[in-house]
Amino acid sequence: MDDQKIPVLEVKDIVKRFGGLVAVNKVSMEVAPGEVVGLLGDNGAGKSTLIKVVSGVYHQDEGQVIFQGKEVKIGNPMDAIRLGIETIYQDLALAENLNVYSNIFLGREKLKKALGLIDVLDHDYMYQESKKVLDQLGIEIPSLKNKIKMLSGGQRQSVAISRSIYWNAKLLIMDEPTAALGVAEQRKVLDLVRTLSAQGVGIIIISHQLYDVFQVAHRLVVLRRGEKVGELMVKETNPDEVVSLMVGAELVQHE
Ligand SMILES: Nc1ncnc2c1ncn2[C@@H]1O[C@H](COP(=O)(O)OP(=O)(O)OP(=O)(O)O)[C@@H](O)[C@H]1O
Repeated sequence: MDDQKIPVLEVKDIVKRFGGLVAVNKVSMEVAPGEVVGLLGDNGAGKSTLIKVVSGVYHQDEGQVIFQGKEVKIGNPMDAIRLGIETIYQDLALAENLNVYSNIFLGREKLKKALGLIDVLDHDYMYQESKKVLDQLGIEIPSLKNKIKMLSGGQRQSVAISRSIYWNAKLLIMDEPTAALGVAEQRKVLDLVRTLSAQGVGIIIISHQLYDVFQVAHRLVVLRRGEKVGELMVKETNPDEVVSLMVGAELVQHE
């Protein structure tokens, strides 16, 4: 079968309960390679819970997760990462005091033998590899030797995304990627989302900023009180319709 036709991710009838509360109730959705899906819903709708099931933070009570055509059991976040599911949370999980390339290799550092005996960090290799991935994604950062704390919010976001791509992410989940950024930086992050999509990465983007989601997403999945209440092609809808679905207002016009 043609790989491009197999969804990178499919979730089927996912249920997640916290005690008596049903946070996610029989939600199904899929993401194709290169597709950007906006996951929308008001506070408490179940967005974070659903992505935490996919990224291995929670285990679902019911339902299946299918990754690249095969059912998978994702027991913990490392399982998700091994499969190629990377989640970028708002805190980005970068080490402020380390430079850009050390962050790309954080926890997966490349070592080499010095004097044929001792393991030392292979700085040249990590620098060159990091440069390659940043170039591939069209990201401009003045020096990869700069510490993360010297970078802007958008640049940090780019480093976190580059790290995922370097380690072979097939599905990128972005939780509020533009929330803390200025306008110019938001635009760059959205450009980066488009670049990743063009390179075949499937993307789920959670954002309260509808305008941003409409800029980059192909399809929208709307949750309300744990249930999927809508699935819409961006080209065929508008923010008003989406907000109505999110808050549960009846649509005035039906055709
Ligand atoms: N660890 C938890 N324990 C108990 N209840 C939880 C837990 N996590 C989430 N919930 C509840 O599950 C429901 C869904 O929450 P969730 O965080 O998934 O919503 P959300 O759509 O991501 O909201 P927000 O946009 O505010 O982040 C809410 O009622 C929330 O209070």
